[in-house]
Amino acid sequence: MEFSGAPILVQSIAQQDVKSVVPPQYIQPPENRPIKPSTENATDHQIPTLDLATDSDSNLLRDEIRRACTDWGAFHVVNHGVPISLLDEIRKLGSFFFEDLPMAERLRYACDSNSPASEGYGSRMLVAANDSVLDWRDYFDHHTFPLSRRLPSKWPHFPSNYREVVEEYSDQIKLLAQKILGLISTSLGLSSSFIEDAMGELYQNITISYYPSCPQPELTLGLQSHSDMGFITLLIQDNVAGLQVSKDGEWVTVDPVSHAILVILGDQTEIITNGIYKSSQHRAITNASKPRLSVAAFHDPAKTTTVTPAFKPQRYHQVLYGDYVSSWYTKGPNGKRNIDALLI
Ligand SMILES: O=C(O)CCC(=O)C(=O)O
Ligand SMILES: [Fe+2]
Repeated sequence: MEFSGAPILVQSIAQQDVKSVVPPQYIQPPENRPIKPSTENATDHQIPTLDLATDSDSNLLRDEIRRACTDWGAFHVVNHGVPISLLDEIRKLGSFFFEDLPMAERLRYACDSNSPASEGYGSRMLVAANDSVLDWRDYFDHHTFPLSRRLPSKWPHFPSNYREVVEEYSDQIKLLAQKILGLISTSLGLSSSFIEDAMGELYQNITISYYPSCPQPELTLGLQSHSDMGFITLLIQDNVAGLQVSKDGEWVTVDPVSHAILVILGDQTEIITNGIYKSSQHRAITNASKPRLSVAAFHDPAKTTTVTPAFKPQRYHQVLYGDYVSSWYTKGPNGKRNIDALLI
Protein backbone atom coordinates (compact mmCIF):
# COMPACT_ATOMS: atom_id res chain seq x y z
CA MET A 1 0.00 0.00 0.00
CA GLU A 2 1.32 3.39 -0.82
CA PHE A 3 0.05 5.55 1.99
CA SER A 4 2.69 6.37 4.56
CA GLY A 5 2.22 4.80 7.99
CA ALA A 6 -0.32 2.30 6.66
CA PRO A 7 0.69 -1.32 7.09
CA ILE A 8 1.60 -3.48 4.10
CA LEU A 9 -1.06 -6.15 4.04
CA VAL A 10 -0.62 -9.67 2.76
CA GLN A 11 -4.18 -9.64 1.45
CA SER A 12 -3.39 -6.80 -0.92
CA ILE A 13 -0.40 -8.76 -2.27
CA ALA A 14 -2.39 -11.99 -2.54
CA GLN A 15 -5.10 -10.20 -4.53
CA GLN A 16 -2.75 -8.72 -7.09
CA ASP A 17 -2.88 -10.10 -10.62
CA VAL A 18 0.57 -11.69 -10.59
CA LYS A 19 -0.20 -14.53 -8.25
CA SER A 20 2.36 -17.16 -9.08
CA VAL A 21 5.22 -15.98 -6.87
CA VAL A 22 5.52 -14.37 -3.45
CA PRO A 23 7.62 -11.21 -2.98
CA PRO A 24 11.17 -12.02 -1.78
CA GLN A 25 10.65 -10.58 1.72
CA TYR A 26 8.19 -13.43 2.44
CA ILE A 27 10.58 -16.22 1.43
CA GLN A 28 11.91 -18.14 4.42
CA PRO A 29 15.52 -19.32 4.54
CA PRO A 30 15.71 -23.03 3.60
CA GLU A 31 16.09 -24.21 7.23
CA ASN A 32 12.76 -22.61 8.23
CA ARG A 33 10.67 -23.72 5.28
CA PRO A 34 7.83 -26.12 6.02
CA ILE A 35 8.34 -29.71 5.06
CA LYS A 36 5.27 -31.85 4.55
CA PRO A 37 4.74 -33.80 7.77
CA SER A 38 5.02 -37.55 7.36
CA THR A 39 1.65 -39.29 7.56
CA GLU A 40 3.28 -42.32 9.16
CA ASN A 41 2.42 -42.75 12.83
CA ALA A 42 -0.02 -39.86 12.46
CA THR A 43 -2.22 -41.29 15.21
CA ASP A 44 0.70 -41.25 17.66
CA HIS A 45 0.91 -37.52 17.20
CA GLN A 46 -2.43 -36.06 18.18
CA ILE A 47 -2.33 -33.35 20.76
CA PRO A 48 -4.24 -34.37 23.90
CA THR A 49 -7.90 -33.46 24.44
CA LEU A 50 -9.11 -32.78 27.98
CA ASP A 51 -12.77 -32.97 28.88
CA LEU A 52 -13.46 -30.20 31.38
CA ALA A 53 -16.85 -31.69 32.22
CA THR A 54 -14.86 -34.08 34.41
CA ASP A 55 -15.06 -32.79 37.97
CA SER A 56 -12.28 -30.23 38.24
CA ASP A 57 -11.30 -31.54 41.68
CA SER A 58 -10.76 -34.99 40.38
CA ASN A 59 -7.29 -36.43 40.40
CA LEU A 60 -7.91 -37.75 36.91
CA LEU A 61 -8.22 -34.29 35.37
CA ARG A 62 -5.22 -33.03 37.30
CA ASP A 63 -3.16 -35.98 36.08
CA GLU A 64 -4.28 -35.36 32.51
CA ILE A 65 -3.40 -31.68 32.75
CA ARG A 66 -0.01 -32.52 34.21
CA ARG A 67 0.70 -34.98 31.40
CA ALA A 68 -0.52 -32.62 28.64
CA CYS A 69 1.49 -29.69 30.03
CA THR A 70 4.63 -31.79 30.52
CA ASP A 71 4.54 -33.63 27.20
CA TRP A 72 3.08 -31.00 24.89
CA GLY A 73 2.61 -27.53 26.39
CA ALA A 74 -0.57 -27.39 24.32
CA PHE A 75 -3.87 -29.27 24.45
CA HIS A 76 -7.49 -29.08 23.34
CA VAL A 77 -10.26 -28.60 25.87
CA VAL A 78 -13.86 -29.64 25.23
CA ASN A 79 -16.95 -29.10 27.39
CA HIS A 80 -15.20 -25.89 28.36
CA GLY A 81 -18.32 -23.88 29.12
CA VAL A 82 -17.94 -21.32 26.30
CA PRO A 83 -21.03 -21.62 24.06
CA ILE A 84 -20.14 -23.19 20.70
CA SER A 85 -22.45 -20.63 19.06
CA LEU A 86 -20.13 -17.89 20.39
CA LEU A 87 -17.08 -19.60 18.84
CA ASP A 88 -18.96 -19.72 15.54
CA GLU A 89 -20.06 -16.09 15.85
CA ILE A 90 -16.55 -14.73 16.32
CA ARG A 91 -15.19 -16.84 13.44
CA LYS A 92 -18.01 -15.42 11.31
CA LEU A 93 -17.14 -11.84 12.28
CA GLY A 94 -13.51 -12.47 11.38
CA SER A 95 -14.43 -13.83 7.95
CA PHE A 96 -16.74 -10.89 7.39
CA PHE A 97 -14.04 -8.37 8.22
CA PHE A 98 -11.33 -9.96 6.06
CA GLU A 99 -13.46 -11.25 3.19
CA ASP A 100 -16.53 -9.06 2.85
CA LEU A 101 -15.44 -5.57 3.86
CA PRO A 102 -13.75 -3.55 1.11
CA MET A 103 -10.04 -2.83 1.73
CA ALA A 104 -10.72 0.91 2.05
CA GLU A 105 -13.15 0.20 4.88
CA ARG A 106 -10.73 -2.19 6.59
CA LEU A 107 -8.00 0.43 6.42
CA ARG A 108 -10.09 2.74 8.59
CA TYR A 109 -9.01 0.45 11.42
CA ALA A 110 -5.30 0.24 10.50
CA CYS A 111 -3.04 -0.15 13.52
CA ASP A 112 -0.01 2.05 14.08
CA SER A 113 2.53 0.00 12.16
CA ASN A 114 5.42 1.67 14.01
CA SER A 115 4.44 0.49 17.45
CA PRO A 116 4.39 -3.15 18.55
CA ALA A 117 1.07 -4.74 19.55
CA SER A 118 -0.92 -1.67 18.65
CA GLU A 119 -4.63 -2.24 18.33
CA GLY A 120 -6.30 -2.71 14.96
CA TYR A 121 -5.70 -4.08 11.47
CA GLY A 122 -2.15 -4.86 10.46
CA SER A 123 0.33 -7.42 9.30
CA ARG A 124 3.79 -7.00 10.82
CA MET A 125 4.37 -8.51 14.19
CA LEU A 126 7.88 -7.13 14.64
CA VAL A 127 8.79 -3.53 14.20
CA ALA A 128 12.46 -3.18 15.01
CA ALA A 129 13.69 -6.38 13.41
CA ASN A 130 13.64 -4.91 9.92
CA ASP A 131 15.71 -7.67 8.45
CA SER A 132 13.40 -10.50 9.45
CA VAL A 133 11.36 -12.43 6.91
CA LEU A 134 7.71 -11.38 6.89
CA ASP A 135 4.81 -13.61 7.88
CA TRP A 136 2.10 -14.45 5.32
CA ARG A 137 -0.58 -13.16 7.68
CA ASP A 138 -2.79 -10.17 8.38
CA TYR A 139 -4.55 -9.65 11.70
CA PHE A 140 -6.92 -7.56 13.75
CA ASP A 141 -5.84 -7.10 17.35
CA HIS A 142 -8.38 -6.09 20.03
CA HIS A 143 -7.37 -4.84 23.48
CA THR A 144 -9.97 -6.36 25.79
CA PHE A 145 -8.70 -6.45 29.41
CA PRO A 146 -8.32 -4.64 31.75
CA LEU A 147 -11.61 -2.95 30.96
CA SER A 148 -9.88 0.46 30.94
CA ARG A 149 -8.15 -0.66 27.68
CA ARG A 150 -11.35 -1.90 26.09
CA LEU A 151 -12.52 0.68 23.57
CA PRO A 152 -15.05 -0.99 21.28
CA SER A 153 -15.38 2.28 19.34
CA LYS A 154 -12.00 1.35 17.75
CA TRP A 155 -13.34 -1.99 16.49
CA PRO A 156 -15.24 -2.59 13.26
CA HIS A 157 -18.78 -1.24 13.10
CA PHE A 158 -20.02 -3.99 10.78
CA PRO A 159 -21.74 -6.32 11.15
CA SER A 160 -23.75 -4.46 13.77
CA ASN A 161 -23.14 -7.11 16.46
CA TYR A 162 -19.33 -7.13 15.97
CA ARG A 163 -18.48 -5.29 19.19
CA GLU A 164 -21.05 -7.10 21.28
CA VAL A 165 -19.74 -10.51 20.17
CA VAL A 166 -16.09 -9.61 20.80
CA GLU A 167 -16.95 -8.31 24.28
CA GLU A 168 -18.93 -11.43 25.12
CA TYR A 169 -16.17 -13.68 23.77
CA SER A 170 -13.55 -11.76 25.74
CA ASP A 171 -15.49 -12.15 29.02
CA GLN A 172 -16.20 -15.84 28.53
CA ILE A 173 -12.67 -16.71 27.41
CA LYS A 174 -11.18 -14.84 30.37
CA LEU A 175 -13.25 -16.99 32.76
CA LEU A 176 -12.01 -20.12 31.00
CA ALA A 177 -8.39 -18.88 31.12
CA GLN A 178 -8.73 -18.31 34.88
CA LYS A 179 -10.18 -21.79 35.35
CA ILE A 180 -7.33 -23.39 33.40
CA LEU A 181 -4.69 -21.37 35.26
CA GLY A 182 -6.28 -22.70 38.46
CA LEU A 183 -6.06 -26.28 37.20
CA ILE A 184 -2.46 -25.77 36.13
CA SER A 185 -1.63 -24.41 39.59
CA THR A 186 -3.27 -27.28 41.49
CA SER A 187 -1.74 -29.84 39.14
CA LEU A 188 1.60 -28.76 40.63
CA GLY A 189 0.44 -28.77 44.23
CA LEU A 190 0.08 -24.97 44.33
CA SER A 191 -3.05 -23.19 45.56
CA SER A 192 -5.61 -22.79 42.79
CA SER A 193 -5.16 -19.00 42.73
CA PHE A 194 -1.34 -19.16 42.71
CA ILE A 195 -0.70 -18.24 39.06
CA GLU A 196 -3.57 -15.75 38.94
CA ASP A 197 -2.25 -14.00 42.05
CA ALA A 198 1.26 -13.91 40.59
CA MET A 199 -0.10 -12.52 37.33
CA GLY A 200 -1.83 -9.64 39.13
CA GLU A 201 -4.02 -7.54 36.85
CA LEU A 202 -4.86 -9.65 33.82
CA TYR A 203 -4.18 -8.24 30.35
CA GLN A 204 -6.06 -9.86 27.49
CA ASN A 205 -5.63 -9.24 23.76
CA ILE A 206 -7.74 -10.98 21.15
CA THR A 207 -6.11 -11.36 17.75
CA ILE A 208 -8.00 -12.58 14.71
CA SER A 209 -5.40 -13.82 12.23
CA TYR A 210 -6.14 -14.20 8.55
CA TYR A 211 -3.80 -16.16 6.28
CA PRO A 212 -4.65 -15.60 2.61
CA SER A 213 -4.01 -18.58 0.35
CA CYS A 214 -0.41 -18.42 -0.79
CA PRO A 215 0.99 -19.22 -4.26
CA GLN A 216 4.17 -20.75 -2.78
CA PRO A 217 3.34 -22.40 0.53
CA GLU A 218 6.55 -24.41 0.44
CA LEU A 219 8.61 -21.19 0.73
CA THR A 220 6.60 -19.26 3.28
CA LEU A 221 5.25 -19.34 6.83
CA GLY A 222 1.96 -17.84 7.95
CA LEU A 223 3.58 -17.18 11.29
CA GLN A 224 7.19 -17.88 12.15
CA SER A 225 8.16 -20.32 14.87
CA HIS A 226 7.63 -18.76 18.30
CA SER A 227 6.30 -19.28 21.79
CA ASP A 228 3.74 -16.87 23.21
CA MET A 229 5.11 -14.34 25.71
CA GLY A 230 2.45 -14.35 28.42
CA PHE A 231 0.80 -17.04 30.59
CA ILE A 232 -1.73 -18.79 28.36
CA THR A 233 -3.29 -18.39 24.95
CA LEU A 234 -6.70 -19.82 24.11
CA LEU A 235 -7.06 -20.32 20.38
CA ILE A 236 -9.77 -21.44 17.99
CA GLN A 237 -9.32 -22.04 14.29
CA ASP A 238 -11.64 -22.48 11.31
CA ASN A 239 -11.75 -25.77 9.39
CA VAL A 240 -8.48 -25.18 7.49
CA ALA A 241 -5.42 -26.81 9.06
CA GLY A 242 -2.23 -24.78 9.39
CA LEU A 243 -1.21 -24.51 13.04
CA GLN A 244 1.71 -26.73 14.00
CA VAL A 245 3.21 -27.36 17.42
CA SER A 246 6.69 -28.65 18.01
CA LYS A 247 6.84 -32.02 19.75
CA ASP A 248 10.17 -33.73 20.40
CA GLY A 249 11.75 -31.80 17.55
CA GLU A 250 8.99 -32.54 15.01
CA TRP A 251 6.21 -30.31 13.73
CA VAL A 252 2.77 -31.74 14.44
CA THR A 253 -0.29 -30.23 12.74
CA VAL A 254 -3.15 -29.42 15.12
CA ASP A 255 -6.26 -30.78 13.42
CA PRO A 256 -9.07 -28.22 13.52
CA VAL A 257 -11.87 -29.27 15.91
CA SER A 258 -14.63 -26.70 15.63
CA HIS A 259 -16.04 -27.06 19.16
CA ALA A 260 -12.69 -27.37 20.94
CA ILE A 261 -10.45 -24.61 22.29
CA LEU A 262 -6.69 -25.01 22.09
CA VAL A 263 -4.73 -24.07 25.21
CA ILE A 264 -1.16 -22.93 24.51
CA LEU A 265 1.21 -22.45 27.45
CA GLY A 266 3.21 -19.24 27.23
CA ASP A 267 6.69 -18.32 28.45
CA GLN A 268 5.53 -16.87 31.79
CA THR A 269 3.99 -20.25 32.66
CA GLU A 270 7.33 -21.89 31.87
CA ILE A 271 9.07 -19.41 34.21
CA ILE A 272 6.61 -19.63 37.10
CA THR A 273 6.57 -23.46 36.97
CA ASN A 274 10.38 -23.38 36.90
CA GLY A 275 10.37 -25.24 33.61
CA ILE A 276 8.29 -28.19 34.88
CA TYR A 277 5.86 -27.09 32.19
CA LYS A 278 7.36 -25.75 28.97
CA SER A 279 5.83 -23.12 26.72
CA SER A 280 4.75 -24.50 23.36
CA GLN A 281 6.81 -23.64 20.31
CA HIS A 282 4.42 -23.29 17.40
CA ARG A 283 4.03 -21.78 13.93
CA ALA A 284 1.46 -21.50 11.14
CA ILE A 285 1.99 -22.82 7.64
CA THR A 286 0.16 -21.61 4.54
CA ASN A 287 -1.57 -23.42 1.71
CA ALA A 288 -2.27 -22.67 -1.94
CA SER A 289 -5.99 -23.31 -2.01
CA LYS A 290 -7.80 -21.76 0.94
CA PRO A 291 -7.45 -18.83 3.30
CA ARG A 292 -7.31 -19.71 7.00
CA LEU A 293 -8.60 -17.90 10.07
CA SER A 294 -7.80 -18.23 13.77
CA VAL A 295 -8.79 -16.32 16.89
CA ALA A 296 -6.22 -16.18 19.69
CA ALA A 297 -6.86 -14.75 23.16
CA PHE A 298 -3.61 -13.94 24.99
CA HIS A 299 -3.52 -13.64 28.80
CA ASP A 300 -0.58 -11.67 30.11
CA PRO A 301 0.53 -9.84 33.25
CA ALA A 302 0.99 -6.06 33.45
CA LYS A 303 4.34 -4.83 32.15
CA THR A 304 5.22 -3.79 35.73
CA THR A 305 4.81 -7.34 37.05
CA THR A 306 7.86 -9.45 37.86
CA VAL A 307 7.45 -13.17 37.28
CA THR A 308 9.51 -15.50 39.48
CA PRO A 309 9.78 -19.32 39.55
CA ALA A 310 7.58 -20.87 42.26
CA PHE A 311 10.04 -23.68 43.00
CA LYS A 312 13.65 -23.92 44.18
CA PRO A 313 16.37 -24.22 43.06
CA GLN A 314 15.43 -21.55 40.54
CA ARG A 315 16.19 -22.61 36.97
CA TYR A 316 15.17 -19.27 35.41
CA HIS A 317 15.96 -15.69 36.29
CA GLN A 318 12.96 -13.69 37.41
CA VAL A 319 11.85 -11.19 34.78
CA LEU A 320 10.03 -7.89 34.60
CA TYR A 321 7.35 -8.60 32.03
CA GLY A 322 7.81 -5.23 30.30
CA ASP A 323 11.49 -6.04 29.71
CA TYR A 324 10.56 -9.45 28.36
CA VAL A 325 8.10 -7.96 25.88
CA SER A 326 10.58 -5.31 24.66
CA SER A 327 13.26 -7.89 24.10
CA TRP A 328 10.83 -10.18 22.23
CA TYR A 329 9.74 -7.41 19.88
CA THR A 330 13.27 -6.15 19.33
CA LYS A 331 15.04 -9.44 18.72
CA GLY A 332 12.14 -11.38 17.28
CA PRO A 333 10.95 -14.75 18.58
CA ASN A 334 13.26 -17.11 16.69
CA GLY A 335 11.63 -20.14 18.28
CA LYS A 336 12.22 -20.00 22.04
CA ARG A 337 15.35 -17.84 22.08
CA ASN A 338 13.90 -15.28 24.51
CA ILE A 339 12.97 -17.69 27.27
CA ASP A 340 16.11 -19.73 26.78
CA ALA A 341 18.08 -16.56 27.56
CA LEU A 342 16.58 -16.59 31.09
CA LEU A 343 17.81 -20.09 31.92
CA ILE A 344 20.24 -20.17 34.85
O1 LIG B 1 -3.05 -18.78 13.69
C1 LIG B 1 -2.63 -19.62 14.46
O2 LIG B 1 -3.09 -20.76 14.47
C2 LIG B 1 -1.51 -19.29 15.40
C3 LIG B 1 -1.56 -17.90 15.96
C4 LIG B 1 -0.47 -17.66 16.96
O3 LIG B 1 0.29 -18.52 17.29
C5 LIG B 1 -0.28 -16.32 17.56
O4 LIG B 1 -0.95 -15.36 17.13
O5 LIG B 1 0.56 -16.20 18.48
FE1 LIG C 1 1.37 -17.96 19.10
